[in-house]
Amino acid sequence: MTAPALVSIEGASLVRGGQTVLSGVSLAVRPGRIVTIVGPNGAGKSTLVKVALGLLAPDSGKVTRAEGMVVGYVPQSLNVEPTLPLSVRRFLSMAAPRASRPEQEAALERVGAGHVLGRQVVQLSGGELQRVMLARAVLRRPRLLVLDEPVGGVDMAGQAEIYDLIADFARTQGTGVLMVSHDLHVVMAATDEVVCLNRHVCCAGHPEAVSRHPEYLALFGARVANSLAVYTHVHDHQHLADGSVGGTEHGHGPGCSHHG
Ligand SMILES: Nc1ncnc2c1ncn2[C@@H]1O[C@H](COP(=O)(O)OP(=O)(O)OP(=O)(O)O)[C@@H](O)[C@H]1O
Repeated sequence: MTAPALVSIEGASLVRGGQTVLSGVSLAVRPGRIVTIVGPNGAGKSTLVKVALGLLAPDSGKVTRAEGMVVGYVPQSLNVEPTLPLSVRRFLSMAAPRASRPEQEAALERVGAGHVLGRQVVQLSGGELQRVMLARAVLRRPRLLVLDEPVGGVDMAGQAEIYDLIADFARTQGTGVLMVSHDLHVVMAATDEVVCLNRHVCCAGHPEAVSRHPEYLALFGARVANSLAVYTHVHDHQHLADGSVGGTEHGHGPGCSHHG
């Protein structure tokens, strides 16, 4: 039986400044599942995240969240008043007052930012701040983790590390994850479901199926999409010298549309 959704959005539409930002958008995040929203700039990704969080109400459609659910949210950016003294320790305590200092230290260690606990938030680099914001969200022990471009400003090696951490969190804690990302290469591998958004849902489903969908190809270009298909393909068959394929048995995901 499928677990009930932590958050579910059904047919949400939203108009802002005379333009349709979201049109009939639906998605659901279940415990332990990672749903990733991809789409070009201005596609409505951040808006959709805010609708999921209840920060914005859609003009029509329905949003349902599990009752009393703790949510950890990592916004796309954070505006810290430069004159306001705010240490990382205090910043973490504000979101998770019950977390002890060793817990704070452990959370920062896990995201590769163990060295910044005593620093001021305004002194952090972009990548360090992203890591601290992830630690802060995780310290709340959320049932749902919502991440708007969680690796913005993080270096390449750090990006894979952070996605691994997010996936580990979903698998071991049963946390549902809703995230926005432009990092299609990495995300495809660490995602259960992709929602390709361009104000409406162009296509959605298993990453491999989405990467082959005509609307996805039209949005992101065949070159990028093909490299993703290769990246995510479980290549456990052999190409024989005569050009034929041997040992073609391999696992198919639920949305996998090819055969053989
Ligand atoms: N309050 C508002 N008034 C007018 N337009 C708005 C408002 N909020 C959002 N928009 C418009 O809605 C569109 C979607 O914005 P949103 O920030 O959700 O996109 P996004 O997919 O997250 O973009 P990016 O990848 O650039 O972060 C944009 O064109 C934006 O200008």
